[in-house]
Amino acid sequence: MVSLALKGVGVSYGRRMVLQGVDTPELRGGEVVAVIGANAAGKSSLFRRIAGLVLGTGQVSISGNSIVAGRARPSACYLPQDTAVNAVLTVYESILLAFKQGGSWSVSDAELRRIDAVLRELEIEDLAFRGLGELSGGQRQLVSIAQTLAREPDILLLDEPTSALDLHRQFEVLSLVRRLAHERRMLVLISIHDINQALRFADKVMVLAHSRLVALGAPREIVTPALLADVYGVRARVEVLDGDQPHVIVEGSVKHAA
Ligand SMILES: Nc1ncnc2c1ncn2[C@@H]1O[C@H](COP(=O)(O)OP(=O)(O)OP(=O)(O)O)[C@@H](O)[C@H]1O
Repeated sequence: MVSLALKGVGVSYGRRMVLQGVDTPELRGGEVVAVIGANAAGKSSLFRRIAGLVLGTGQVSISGNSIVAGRARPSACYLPQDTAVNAVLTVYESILLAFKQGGSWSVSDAELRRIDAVLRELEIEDLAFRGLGELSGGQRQLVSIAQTLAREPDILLLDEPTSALDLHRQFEVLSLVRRLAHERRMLVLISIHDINQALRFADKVMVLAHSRLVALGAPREIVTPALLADVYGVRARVEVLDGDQPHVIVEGSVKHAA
C-alpha cells in the first residue's frame, strides 16, 4: 500500500518562504486528507512540492522513496486549481490523452471501458463528444477530475476540485473520491475551503497557517472554535447535526468581536 511522509518540508519562491518545517507521520493509502487553511496559506504550494513540481527544503517520501523535483512520478497525480483548456479536443479525447500520458499509444478495450466508467461515475457521459471549449466552468472541472481519476494514481492531489461545482455535484464528487480512496487504497489529499465538506468527507484534516503545518488529525478533534479563530479569524461554533455530523457555524469575525 502506498504511503507518504513529509520531513521538514518547505517551499520558497525566490527568497520568499511560504512554507517551512512541515512534518507528517506516514499517511497511508485508503485515506482522504483534507488540507485546509486561509487563502495563500500554501496549500497549492505543498501539493506542487509533493508532486515534485517545485523545489524546496526537507524530504518528501513516497512509499519510502525520496522524491526529487523534475522526475516523472506516475504514482502521484496532481490536479491543479486552474486547468488550461485545449479547445480543439473533445472531452473523451482529452481524458484518453491524459490517461495515456507517458505510456504507450495503443489503447485496449479494458482502457476504453475504464474511461467509460469514469464518465459514468461522474455523470458526464453526455459530454463525451462535446468540445472542451464549449463547456461551462463546472463541466470543465468535472472533466479535469475525470482525467485525473482515469489514471488511477496511488496518490491523488486534488487542489480545490469542487470550487466550480453546484451542491449536488460537490456531494457526488466528494463521495466518489472517498469511495475510490477506500476501494483502491489510494491516498487522496484534497485542498478545500468548505470546512463542513472537510468534516464530512475527510478521514483526516491537515491545517496550514503561519507558513507551517499547525494541526493534523481526526477532523472532529482538529476543527475547534479556537483553531477557526486562529486560522481564519472567525468566531464560530461547532454543532453536531444529524445525530453525529459536526458542522461549523460562523457567527462573525474575531476582529469585530464586541
Ligand atoms: N509561482 C509563484 N511565484 C511566487 N509566489 C507564489 C507562486 N505561487 C504561489 N505563490 C505565493 O505563495 C503563497 C502561497 O500560495 P498558494 O497558492 O500555495 O496558497 P493556497 O493556500 O493554495 O491559496 P488559495 O487558498 O488562495 O488558493 C502566496 O503568498 C502566493 O502569492
